[in-house]
Amino acid sequence: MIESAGLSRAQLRRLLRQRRRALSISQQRQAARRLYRQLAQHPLFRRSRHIALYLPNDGEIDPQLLLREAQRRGKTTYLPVLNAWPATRMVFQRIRPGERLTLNRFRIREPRPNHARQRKVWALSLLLMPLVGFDPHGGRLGMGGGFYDRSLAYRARRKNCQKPTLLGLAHECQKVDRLELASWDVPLQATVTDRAWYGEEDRRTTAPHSLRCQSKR
Ligand SMILES: Nc1nc2c(c(=O)[nH]1)N(C=O)[C@@H](CNc1ccc(C(=O)N[C@@H](CCC(=O)O)C(=O)O)cc1)CN2
Ligand SMILES: Nc1ncnc2c1ncn2[C@@H]1O[C@H](COP(=O)(O)OP(=O)(O)OP(=O)(O)O)[C@@H](O)[C@H]1O
Repeated sequence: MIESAGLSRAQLRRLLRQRRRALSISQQRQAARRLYRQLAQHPLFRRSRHIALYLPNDGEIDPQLLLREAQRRGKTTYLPVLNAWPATRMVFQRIRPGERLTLNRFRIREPRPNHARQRKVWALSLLLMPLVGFDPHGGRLGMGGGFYDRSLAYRARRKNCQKPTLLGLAHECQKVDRLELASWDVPLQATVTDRAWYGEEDRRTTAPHSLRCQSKR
């Protein structure tokens, strides 16, 4: 585990990104299979109808086995898409098996923007988020663009809104002892790695999903 004391967020990000990029193809494959086993039969995954994932980039743990399994089970699946304007916005768009993808400005594959296929983030059931780093208490470090933070900012205004369930995905080697929460950081319900669960997933599996978020814009 990395000790964060004395390191800036930028330094931590660099170190953690190097670590995940250093994993070999076979280590990545094994991590992806283990992640799949951690989640595929979990009630949070089984009960969710609208699931957003990501396509792996920069050594991120690969959730594509879960993507295909969700599609096989008839769930609706979504990927993040970066808006051309305003350029700081990220939206979630439905993705179907075999759909053609393009490269966004960071050279990450994403569906061609199509407004009719986009869904408000609070109408998703489960959001699986790519992490650069995490701590065992719900803290996370992303790529630094603030895309996830901004798309989740509604949570601070609507405390009752529990949708979607936020799960971070990472390699075990991305664990940090402690990450300071910035004022805009939205804590994760749990982080799942190839080795373990970190967080409070059990509490949320028994609580009914709040529907309050669906009625308002
Ligand atoms: N797989 C995946 N998809 C995702 C994200 C992600 O983290 N992972 N995002 C989550 O936010 C969004 C993209 N956010 C990103 C933010 C910064 C950089 C990045 O690499 N920055 C470069 C500088 C690149 C440049 O300016 O040309 C760098 O830090 O070196 C990439 C993606 C949307 N899609
Ligand atoms: N709700 C918000 N409204 C406006 N700007 C925000 C908001 N949340 C984050 N930001 C901006 O985004 C930038 C990146 O934030 P941070 O370093 O926490 O990124 P991150 O959490 O690693 O990235 P991401 O959210 O994309 O995974 C910050 O400089 C911050 O100013």
